[in-house]
Amino acid sequence: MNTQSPNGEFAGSVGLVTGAGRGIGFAIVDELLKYGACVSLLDISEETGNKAISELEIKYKSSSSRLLFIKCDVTNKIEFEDAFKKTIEKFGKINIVVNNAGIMTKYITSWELAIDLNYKAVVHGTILGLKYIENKIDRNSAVINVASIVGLSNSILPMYQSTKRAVIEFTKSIGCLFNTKAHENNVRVMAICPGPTFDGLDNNIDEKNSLEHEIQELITSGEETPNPNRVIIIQNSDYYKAAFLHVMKNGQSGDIWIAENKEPARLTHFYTQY
Ligand SMILES: NC(=O)C1=CN([C@@H]2O[C@H](COP(=O)(O)OP(=O)(O)OC[C@H]3O[C@@H](n4cnc5c(N)ncnc54)[C@H](O)[C@@H]3O)[C@@H](O)[C@H]2O)C=CC1
Ligand SMILES: CCCCC/C=C\C=C\C(=O)C/C=C\C/C=C\CCCC(=O)O
Repeated sequence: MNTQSPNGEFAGSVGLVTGAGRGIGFAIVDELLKYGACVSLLDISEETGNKAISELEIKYKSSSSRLLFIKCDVTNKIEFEDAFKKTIEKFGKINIVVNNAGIMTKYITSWELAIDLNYKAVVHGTILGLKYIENKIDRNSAVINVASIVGLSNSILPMYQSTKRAVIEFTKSIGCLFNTKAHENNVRVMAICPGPTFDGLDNNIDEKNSLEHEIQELITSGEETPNPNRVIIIQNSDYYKAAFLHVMKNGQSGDIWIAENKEPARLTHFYTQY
């Protein structure tokens, strides 16, 4: 049975990934499996989750013993904590939590869902991570919160931007040295801010160009003095995978990383400006 990858950097690790049925969440699960971890995929959609599981079972041949799908709405606090318990029941522990599930909303559409899913569920997932991850120094243990470059910029998406900015501020603060010392917490809490990341667009150049154009407009509309050199390129989730791996290996608690424009992950630096 193929339960270990050849080099297995994550062999012995157990990951729990939210919104894992497709997109960035699915890519993270793929990466964790590739390097030997056991993984729980949480998704609100049973159909999406089952499709993901089938695809991964084919790719990793008989790796079903390393995979668990849990239908879970992460905005439901009881369901979310149950998913942690089910994961520990199956795999014995959890040491990597990826709070990825989120929705992109324009203007103020679905504003309450944006707060509940993009922010409150990430806070809850972090609290559960700190509760259930064994509190010892282990470079493979971490809570990773998926934010967005929009959370760092002056875009014009009131709900999406503010919830992502909130995730960034929460992660910086809960992961900072003061809090990790005060609360004797050895688990790293970090965030990664992806730029636009979509699979399957390389063969659909018109759609890709039109999305890039729309995004470029968003960027310039949000800036008082737009930076003429700011260009956003749509990347595929392989670039996010590389960033995830880099952050897992090199990241420090409280770090906020950027993964955009097909570039290697880079650390964000914050300066006090008032
Ligand atoms: N795709 C992109 O360009 C970027 C995405 N992000 C962030 O990355 C994360 C993932 O984005 P995508 O891969 O694009 O998302 P997606 O929309 O492709 O997939 C999201 C998954 O989450 C699931 N989901 C939705 N609500 C849920 C809930 N209440 N509980 C559990 N699962 C739920 C969906 O069923 C779906 O399978 C989000 O937080 C998004 O804001 C950030 C920057 C760029
Ligand atoms: C305009 C519609 C974009 C649809 C994209 C769907 C989901 C995207 C989620 C993101 O988090 C997208 C990330 C970045 C692109 C959007 C704006 C970039 C603004 C960045 C800047 O001001 O520098």
